[in-house]
Formats: sequence, C-alpha cells, structure tokens
Amino acid sequence: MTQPNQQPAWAALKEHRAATASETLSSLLTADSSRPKRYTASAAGIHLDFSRHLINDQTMSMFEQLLEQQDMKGWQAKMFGGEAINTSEGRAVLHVALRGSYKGTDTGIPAEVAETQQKFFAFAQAVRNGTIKSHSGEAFTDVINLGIGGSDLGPRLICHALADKVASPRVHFVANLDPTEMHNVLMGLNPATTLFILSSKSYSTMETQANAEAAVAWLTTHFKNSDIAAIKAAHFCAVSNNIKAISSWGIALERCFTLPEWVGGRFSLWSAVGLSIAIAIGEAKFREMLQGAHEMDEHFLNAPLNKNLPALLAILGVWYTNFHGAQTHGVISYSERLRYLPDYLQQLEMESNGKCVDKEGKPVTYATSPALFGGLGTTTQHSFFQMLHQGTQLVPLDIISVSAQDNIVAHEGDSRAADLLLFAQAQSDALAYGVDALPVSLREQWQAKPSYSHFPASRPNSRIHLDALTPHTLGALIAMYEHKTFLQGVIWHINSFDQWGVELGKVMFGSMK
Ligand SMILES: O=P(O)(O)OC[C@H]1O[C@H](O)[C@H](O)[C@@H](O)[C@@H]1O
Repeated sequence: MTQPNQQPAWAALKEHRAATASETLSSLLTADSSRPKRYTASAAGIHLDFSRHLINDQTMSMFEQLLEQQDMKGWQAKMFGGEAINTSEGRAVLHVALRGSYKGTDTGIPAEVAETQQKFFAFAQAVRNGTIKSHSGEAFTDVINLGIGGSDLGPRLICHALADKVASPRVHFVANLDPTEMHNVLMGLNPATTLFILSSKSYSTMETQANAEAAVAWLTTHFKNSDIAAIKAAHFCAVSNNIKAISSWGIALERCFTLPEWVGGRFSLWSAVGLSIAIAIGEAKFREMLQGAHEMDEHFLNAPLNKNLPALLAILGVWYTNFHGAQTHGVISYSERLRYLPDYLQQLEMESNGKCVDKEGKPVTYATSPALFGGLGTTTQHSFFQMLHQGTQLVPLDIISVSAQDNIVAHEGDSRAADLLLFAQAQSDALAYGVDALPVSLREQWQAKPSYSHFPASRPNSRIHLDALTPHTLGALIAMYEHKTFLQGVIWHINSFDQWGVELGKVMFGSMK
C-alpha cells in the first residue's frame, strides 16, 4: 500500500525523463524506424498507434515495473472478484459483472444481472413495438431520459452514436436544472405519446426530481384532468437503487428497474440505466455492446503491457502528468457520432481520479487527474488547435477516427468522409513531427518563414482508430477508457470510485434554500 513516488520504478522514471529530455518525436523516429510498426496494439475492433509518444522501450519496461510495484494484477483481481475496493463507501465495484466478466464465486451476482436485464429488455421491447400504451391509449413516439451525471452521460453518448440504428420511438435527454433544456426538448413533442424515464441511482438528486415534477405538470396540463396518479403510472418508468422512494413517488413496481449498489453511477450505462439505450437500439444490439465491453475486459486482464490498450493509455497519461508536468488531456473525435465522448470522459476520468488524498486518506504528493477536454475534428482545428500546435503547454491527445466507409452518409462522389479521416492523420503527424513530416519542397518553403510560423512539434498523441462504429466497438471503446481510469487510480493509489468532492456544493445549496 504505497504512494507511487515511493517506488523504485518512479525514481527510475524520473531519472529516465531527465536523461531523455532532449529527445523529440522526430529524433525517436529517426533512431528507430520500426516504431510505427511496433508501437501498435489492437483489440475488439479498436487499433491504437502509440508511436507518436515521447517514450522508448526503456520507458515501457520501467512502467511495467511500476505496475508490478503498484500491484496492478492484485487490484484487477480485487475489482473483477467483487472485493469492496471503494473503501470510503464500503462497496464492491462490479460494473464488469454487467457484461459477463465477474470472476468471483457469488452465483447470486450473475443471476441478479440476468434477472434485471430480462426485465428491462422486455419493457424496452414493449415500448419499441407499441404494446405499452400511453394514458390516451396510443403507442409512445418519444422517450425522455431524466437523469444527470452517470444517469445521463453514458446513455446520451451511446444513443447519439448509434442514432442511425434507432427505430421509433425517438430518445431524448434532459439533465440540467435550467428549465431551458427541458423546454427545448419538449418543444414539438406530443405529451400524449411521450414516455419519461426517471433515472437516478440514489433518487436523491434534486435536478432529476425537479425535472420529473416539471414533466408531470406538462403532462397533466395536456390531459386537462387531475388524475395525476393514472398519468404518472402511464407516462413514467424509473431506474434506481432506491425503489422504495420511486414507488412512493407513484411509479408502479413493475416499471421500476433496479441498479445494484455495486454499480457506480459513472459506470452504470451497462445496467438498467441503459434503458433508454435498449429502447433506442433494442436488446440484440445492447447485447452486442455488452459483448464488446466483455472482450475489452478480457483483453485488459490478459494482454501484456505493450499490447494492452487500457494499460497503455493509463501509463501514457501518468507519464505526461507526473513526469512532463502536463495538466490537461484532450480527446478529439473525427466522428460526429462520438460528439458526447469528451463529456462522458470528463465525468469518468475527472470524477474518478480528481482526488488529493490516497486510499488511506493521506495527502498525495504528486499530480492526479488532468483536466480533460475535447471536441470534434475538424471543427476544433479551427478553434483551439492553434494552442495545441504552438502554445506553451504540453497537451497530450487522443485522436480518434472511424473508417470512412463506415460513415453513414459516405457515398461515391462525396469525399468528405475520406477527407475527415485524412485530416485526423495529418493533424496527428503535424503535431508530432511538425514540418519534418512534409515533403521536402514544402518543408523548405515552410522553414524559410519567420518564427511566428514555426512549429515546435513533438506534441504527443495517440491515434485510436475504429474499423467501424458499431454497438460492439463502442462498448469496447468505453470499457477501454473505464479500465484506463481504473488503472491510473491504481498507480496513483487513490480511490477512483467515490466522489465526495461533489457533496459540499449540494449541502451549501441546501443551507441557502
Ligand atoms: O443517479 P443519481 O443518484 O441521480 O446521481 C447522479 C450523479 O450525481 C452525483 O452528484 C454524482 O456526482 C454523480 O456521480 C452521479 O452520477
């Protein structure tokens, strides 16, 4: 049980960093042209090229030692086996059990998962095929998920990403307390055919409760009657760990879907919190998503470090945060369908690892989670890429792309999808190698320009490429980031599974009301 900077491997990495300070990504490539081939790893339809990083084989083996010293294997066994590794709340962390990856011996856990899945899949199917009717006896055309944080961001990301696969009804999301968000979503919807999912693990989140009351008011105004109980019963369902509170609010038990205590909010999209996803894409595709995540779980447990996607992303993040002083991490998706990925990852990584005390409650003496930000390529190229290329801070990036032929609107004669992919590669090379990556004639022209047009380059980035954006690869992609987050928490020796930092503001609000 040690903070990482007490480990021999940490000291070795520190020395190694100083000894390699003059290396650049261009000099590393010149010294070893096999990097682009060797520094790659693939799993579950996701390919990682990590050749554009300020590392070499020695860096990798030092990190291998650090992982051993921080007992990566032991912590993996604890999490997958169901030990209560969220010590401040005394809870196991078993989201992996929701996708068939539980390694413990309690047969009640897979049985509970199967039972809940069966229940919410059946309900989702009945909403999809119109068997479940509204108060006025109609099929539902629209479903609104009312939830915030982990009860919003995952389902919102997935429903947007897989939108082309969506059959009727349409799925919408309302998270914020600002009534404008709900107003904008409700505009143009028919209350008579709109179903609400009240999604809140704790059922103590005031934003979701307030929005649920606003939804009731919208419905009862439409139905011009006071039979609120019947309207609620017909137009609401719920996902929560607090079924008692939900049913006393007026939702019948058969429409309440549970979420075990051992699923953390930001890891919960695989559970009944994914009801909106199941309504949007159906059970078969939901199961494909679970399978993709399961494959990533097995990969994380079994692949060696130099081929292990989550572990590589974790050590690269630690390398820049703790040895290069990086304070941020950027995620740029060259796919509109991944629009909500940075939002999702902000909660996943920053709420998990934005901690300043270790597992024993002692202050940490090293940096933990960087600030994560991101956006879409190519639009961000025309906004913040200036700073990425020529700014004074090191900002490590994940540059994510999807094969052009997978683009839903790609067709012959329209080169936009292919050009989008090319831009991902061009930016990755330009950031890493600067003008060195240009053909000779162009390079010479560029080098003749004044200093304001010079590129420092050596800006590290991971290229993450998906053969196709399917429920399977999306499940694997999210699981990859979950395990990256978990492993960074292991290295930093912090509890990645609580979030006490969000509580004070809530209490402060309560004391002012
Ligand atoms: O699902 P709920 O219990 O409503 O919680 C919603 C969210 O709010 C909390 O304040 C936490 O910061 C999040 O981790 C959580 O996902």
